[in-house]
Amino acid sequence: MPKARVYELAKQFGVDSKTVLAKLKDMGEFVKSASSTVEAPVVRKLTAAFGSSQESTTAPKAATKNSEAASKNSGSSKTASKTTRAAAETTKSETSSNASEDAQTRKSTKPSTQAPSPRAAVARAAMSSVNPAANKAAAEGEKAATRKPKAKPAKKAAESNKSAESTTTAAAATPTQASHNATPGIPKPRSRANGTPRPGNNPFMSKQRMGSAPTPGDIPRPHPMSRPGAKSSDGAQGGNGERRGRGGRPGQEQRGGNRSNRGGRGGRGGNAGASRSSAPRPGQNHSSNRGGNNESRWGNRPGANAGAPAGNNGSRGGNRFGGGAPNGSMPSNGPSRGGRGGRGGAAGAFGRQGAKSSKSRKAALRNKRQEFEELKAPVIGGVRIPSGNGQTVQLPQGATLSDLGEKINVSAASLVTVLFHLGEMATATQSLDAETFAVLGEEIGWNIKIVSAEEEDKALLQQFDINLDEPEDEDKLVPRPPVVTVMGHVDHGKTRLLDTIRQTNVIKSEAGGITQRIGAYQIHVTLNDIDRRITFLDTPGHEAFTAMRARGAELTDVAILVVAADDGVMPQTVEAINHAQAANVPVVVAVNKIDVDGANPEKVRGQLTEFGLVPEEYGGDTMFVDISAKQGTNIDKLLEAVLLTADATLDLRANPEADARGATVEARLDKGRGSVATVLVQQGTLRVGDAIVAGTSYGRVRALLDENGNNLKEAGPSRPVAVLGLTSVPTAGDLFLVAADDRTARQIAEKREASERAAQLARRHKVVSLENLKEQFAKSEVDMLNVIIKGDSSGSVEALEESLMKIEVSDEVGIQVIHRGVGAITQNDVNLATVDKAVIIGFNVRPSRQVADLAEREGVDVRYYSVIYKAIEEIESSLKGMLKPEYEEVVTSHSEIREIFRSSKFGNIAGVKVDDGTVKRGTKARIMRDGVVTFNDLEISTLRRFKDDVTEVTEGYEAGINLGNFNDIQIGDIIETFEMREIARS
Ligand SMILES: Nc1nc2c(ncn2[C@@H]2O[C@H](COP(=O)(O)OP(=O)(O)OP(=O)(O)O)[C@@H](O)[C@H]2O)c(=O)[nH]1
Repeated sequence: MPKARVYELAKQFGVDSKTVLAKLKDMGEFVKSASSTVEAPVVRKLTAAFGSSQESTTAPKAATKNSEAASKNSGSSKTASKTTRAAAETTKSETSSNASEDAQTRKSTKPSTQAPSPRAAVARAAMSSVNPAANKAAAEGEKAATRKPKAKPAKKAAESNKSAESTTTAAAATPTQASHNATPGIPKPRSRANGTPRPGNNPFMSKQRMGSAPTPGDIPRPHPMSRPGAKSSDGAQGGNGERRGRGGRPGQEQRGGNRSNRGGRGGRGGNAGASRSSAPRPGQNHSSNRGGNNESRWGNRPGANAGAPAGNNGSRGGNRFGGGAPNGSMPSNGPSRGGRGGRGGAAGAFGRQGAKSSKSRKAALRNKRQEFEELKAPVIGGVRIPSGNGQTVQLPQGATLSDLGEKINVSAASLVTVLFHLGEMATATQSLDAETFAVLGEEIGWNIKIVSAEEEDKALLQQFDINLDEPEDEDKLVPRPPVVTVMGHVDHGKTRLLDTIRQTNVIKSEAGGITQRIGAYQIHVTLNDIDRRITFLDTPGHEAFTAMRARGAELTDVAILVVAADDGVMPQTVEAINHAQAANVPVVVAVNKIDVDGANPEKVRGQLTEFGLVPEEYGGDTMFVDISAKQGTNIDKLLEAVLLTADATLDLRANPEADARGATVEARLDKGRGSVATVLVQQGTLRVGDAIVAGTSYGRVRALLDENGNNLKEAGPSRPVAVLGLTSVPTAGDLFLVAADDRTARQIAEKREASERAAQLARRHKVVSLENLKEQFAKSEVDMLNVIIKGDSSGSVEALEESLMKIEVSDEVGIQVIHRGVGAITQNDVNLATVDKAVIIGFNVRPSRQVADLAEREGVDVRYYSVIYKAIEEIESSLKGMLKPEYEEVVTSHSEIREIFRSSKFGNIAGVKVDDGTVKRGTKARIMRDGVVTFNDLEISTLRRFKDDVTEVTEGYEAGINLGNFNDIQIGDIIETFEMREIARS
């Protein structure tokens, strides 16, 4: 067992390590540092040296504290629980955690009379250092000592056998006791001569002694009882008594043990105080009697200490059982809680008694407690539930009745019954929505609060010391480029404008042009001879804008509203204005297509005035620029207007020195590079090597690429950059941040994933309402079309999801996207679809053969699309019950490319082996790479077996396939052939 370390001893003595080191030096002991260990004899010496000096100074404070604790219920509950925890901590580890510090401090400031003096602690320490046994007991004892010096120690001692660490926390046996109780072979702590207040005051002390009956001989570990006894010397007679009783060894001890158990309860009763005595349960009465008996016989038991301490215990109990529910002790339940607290102590007795590990006993005890409480509780729907007092209990999204039960200490089964009584049916492990919890909470007297995803995430990040709300350091803020989104009505020229801006930039930029689309790009503009930059989000349309916002990614600083001068304000123009205004984003109007005949820019100005966009020339504050995206007219003016608007209305500054944060603009899976996520840095500087987490993806930045494909070492505020190195593909709009290290990043991602899963479950399972149960069942097959979307990029998945959600069919029928993701259709997707009776939509992706087989076996409907509107059309029709396709696509073969032959005459010829089906010349084909449809709309132009042209090749044979002009094939690609077959109309 561990030896005591200097700093631990220092804590026990209530002095600093230096003082102890100095003392050791004085004593002629050579000790190097505060973390050096000290041998038991030296500990004893130290104890002798410090013990006496401490005691006198600390006593008064403690007394005050104690009485305070006793007088305030809630206050005491806090104190008590804290202490309890502290004690527990101490038991667990001998490290200098705050908790143990707390405990130590308290210990050192105990009430003078009975309070264990610091010496007691020291004695304990001494003892324990010699004598490993006393862990728990010790710890517990300590707790007890702190709160109520007497009883607890005893209890704890009883439990003590388990522990191991004891050095610092050993039960607070006063020297005397220790000496008395010490089992043979255990070096005795110094004698009580110090005048430590002791249990001796306790009229029942002798009994306690009795408790300390010799433990079976030479077992070199301190008797748990003895420990307690020791502790009790701290003034917790009861404690001693009890312990002893328990400690009681075999024979009579056994009985003692029982007693103490009872006592334990009695204690509880005691704690519970009056309430207990009035408890309707025989057991209860019993226990109170016992309490009496106990007292006389066993001294103050933990419970016995009850009185004021009961408050403490009670609160502790509340805390313990309240399971973290705020306001642990409820007035109405107060007594019973108190009881619990007492019981907490009593648990020691129980634990000890059987010599069995205390877990099962604790559980049994808990059940009994619950039973008891429920007896007193109001009856709802046939079950008794202890009613809350309107306290708030927080649950995460997707929480279940079980979760609630744990928090408010009520059995989940009872909650199920109550909910049933309220007309809702749910199982204990079924996720419920906020509304259901609200109704339930009202019924049982709790204010059940479902914490929003953002709040939950913030709290989660706070666990990792990341505070999203931390105010920026003003001094470090530097200007950053504005981030611009282009919005407007269909066909008004958004894409063309973005292209033109990009091209203009190609000419102007030294980098040599934008070579790849990463979802965002940055351009240079010279304004007043100063080189300025603007970041464009390359996804036009307000849908993209709102999708981002929905995820909390407020990326856009300025919106360019494109309005075609020949068409004027149209519905989506208005929508775009609304979105921009809702997000408080200033708007610059690009009146486009001024080159077209009949263009009427003035009309557009007039129309927009009605929507609050008043042109500057009309005295408003919105800049209008007449442009032609097609001809490149006034593009520079438009860009200037963006900068001027940003300068005039926004304070665009960010701290480049902070840890990088921002949002994911787009993400996809790249064959060679894995996950490629374009992120926009909003604050700080993102660097290669940073550990980052984006939504539920995490990883270490392997490379940063700009829109020109150049490698960057870092990316500052407003810089869009493609990030390589994430282990999975994040979702567009996911916020990203740099974590302290890889592990933190992974943990954040994993925790998010877990809560997302829970939230998803919550969304999926709808509680059935009894009122219209029948109807719901009747139509349960058709009331909701569950959909799983898998696509080749997060953008396409999002677009598809959004479009699907917009389909309106009727009140009875709806669509629910239960899962979405980027990449091939996996076994998991099929499993999910099986469970939830969902249809899988593969957008430019395919399952592997095994997965396709599984889907077929399970009867899962998997549909493949490469054009969004097709998917929408088909699903809409199917929802309307009008889907009667005349043709359906039938896959006829899969062949893997094993070799590529280059022919100057025919181009590339794929040397394949037909894996399944039959390849026929002339059939339609597509290329799949890594489960993703990479090329569609191809045709088997020539088909050969060796040198011969053939019309078909069947499964298992090799063949040479030529796809006409298409040559972009790779080894490992799968050529899938398919035919459109007419199907019978139903
Ligand atoms: N004459 C003329 N035609 C333009 C101009 N800008 C765009 N167009 C044309 O208008 C049509 C629609 O332009 P897009 O850029 O695709 O419009 P959009 O707003 O992106 O359309 P959606 O993506 O469908 O929302 C295309 O044929 C463009 O060539 C312009 O300034 N002058």
